[in-house]
Amino acid sequence: MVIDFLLTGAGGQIGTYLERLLKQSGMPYVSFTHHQLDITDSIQLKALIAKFKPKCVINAAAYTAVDAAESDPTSAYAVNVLAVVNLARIVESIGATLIHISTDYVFDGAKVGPYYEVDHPNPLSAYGQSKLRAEMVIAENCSRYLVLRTSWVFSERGVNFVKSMLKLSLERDVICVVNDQLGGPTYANDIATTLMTMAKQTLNPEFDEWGIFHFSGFPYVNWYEFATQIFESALNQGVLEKVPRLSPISSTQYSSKVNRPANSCLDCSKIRTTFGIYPSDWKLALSNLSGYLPNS
Ligand SMILES: NC(=O)C1=CN([C@@H]2O[C@H](COP(=O)(O)OP(=O)(O)OC[C@H]3O[C@@H](n4cnc5c(N)ncnc54)[C@H](OP(=O)(O)O)[C@@H]3O)[C@@H](O)[C@H]2O)C=CC1
Ligand SMILES: Cc1cn([C@H]2C[C@H](O)[C@@H](COP(=O)(O)OP(=O)(O)O[C@H]3O[C@@H](C)C(=O)[C@@H](O)[C@H]3O)O2)c(=O)[nH]c1=O
Ligand SMILES: [Mg+2]
Repeated sequence: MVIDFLLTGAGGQIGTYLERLLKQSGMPYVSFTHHQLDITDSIQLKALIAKFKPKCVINAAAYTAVDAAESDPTSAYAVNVLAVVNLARIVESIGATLIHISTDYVFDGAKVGPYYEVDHPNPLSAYGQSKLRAEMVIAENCSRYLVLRTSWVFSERGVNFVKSMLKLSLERDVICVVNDQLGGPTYANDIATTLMTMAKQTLNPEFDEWGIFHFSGFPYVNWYEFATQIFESALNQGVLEKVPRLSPISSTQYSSKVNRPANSCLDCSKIRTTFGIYPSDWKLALSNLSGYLPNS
C-alpha cells in the first residue's frame, strides 16, 4: 500500500482540523489518534509506516502541558524528542518527508521585535527545550523536512487559553492575567490549513524549500489584551451571562514555576514568500465562542 500522508496525534487541537482537511482533500491518507498510536512505541510506529508507506508523515502528536513538563521533563522528552528521533529515522529510511510542528517557546523572548527563523533559539522551559531538541534531531536525520513553528494555539477542543478564560469566568468574578508576554494567538484550523498547503507541496517533485517556517495569528498581543478581546467577543455574542473583571499582572505575580518568553512574536515573511501563506486574523476565529464553553 502506498499513500500520500500519515498523520499522528489526530485527536489534538491541530490534529483534529488536519484530519478534517485531509478527509476533504480526497487524497489517500491514514491518521492515528494517541489512543490508536502511541508514537513512543517504536515498534508500532515502524510497523505502521512500513505498512502504509506514506510519502509524507505529519506529526501532530506532542506533550504540550507546559507546567507538567517542567516537573516531569522525562515524560515530555520521551514524546517530544525520543519518539521524534525514531520517527525521523524511519521516515528517512523509506525516502519519505516529515512535517513537524514546533513552538515560539524555543526562544527566550529577549529580542526586540519578531523572531526570524534564523534567530538563535534559547528555550526557558523544559517544554521549549524538548521542542528545540526535536527540531535539531529532525535536521540531523531527515534530508527533506518542514518544521512549522507556531504560537498560542487555541480551538474549541483540548486545553487552551480561550477555553481556560471562559471556564474561569463561570467560577470567578476577577481573573488576573499577565500583561508582559507578547505573541501571536493562532487558531488551530488556520494552522491545519497552512500545514495542508505545505503538505501538498511536499508531493511536488520540483519542491526544494525544506526547513523551518514561522506561522502565527495577528495582531501580536499580550495575554491580558487577548483575554480582554475574548470577553469583549463573548459579550457581543451573548454567550456569557456575566463577564469577569480582568486584572493585569506581571509574570512574577503569576503562580507558575515555568519561565515563559516576554516576546515570542514570530515573523511570518518566509512562509509568505515561499508558500504564499499570510498570518491569520485570530479575532475572526473568536466569532463563535459558544463552542468554547464547557460542555458545549
Ligand atoms: N498548543 C499550543 O499553544 C502550541 C502547540 N504547538 C505544537 O503543535 C503541536 C500540536 O499541538 P496541539 O494540537 O496544540 O496540542 P494537543 O495537546 O491538543 O495535541 C497533541 C496530541 O498529541 C497526543 N499525544 C500525546 N502524547 C502522545 C503519544 N505518546 N503518542 C501519540 N500521541 C500523543 C495528545 O493526546 P492526549 O491528549 O491523549 O495526550 C494530543 O491528542 C505540538 O507539536 C505542539 O508542541 C506549537 C505552538 C503552540
Ligand atoms: C489561565 C491563566 C493563564 N495566565 C497566563 C499564563 C501564561 O503566561 C499565559 C498563557 O497561559 P497558558 O496556560 O495557555 O500557557 P502555556 O500553556 O504556557 O501556553 C503555551 O503552550 C505551549 C504548548 C506553546 O507551545 C505556547 O505557544 C503557548 O501556547 O497566560 C494568566 O495570567 N492567568 C490565567 O488565569
Ligand atoms: Mg498550557
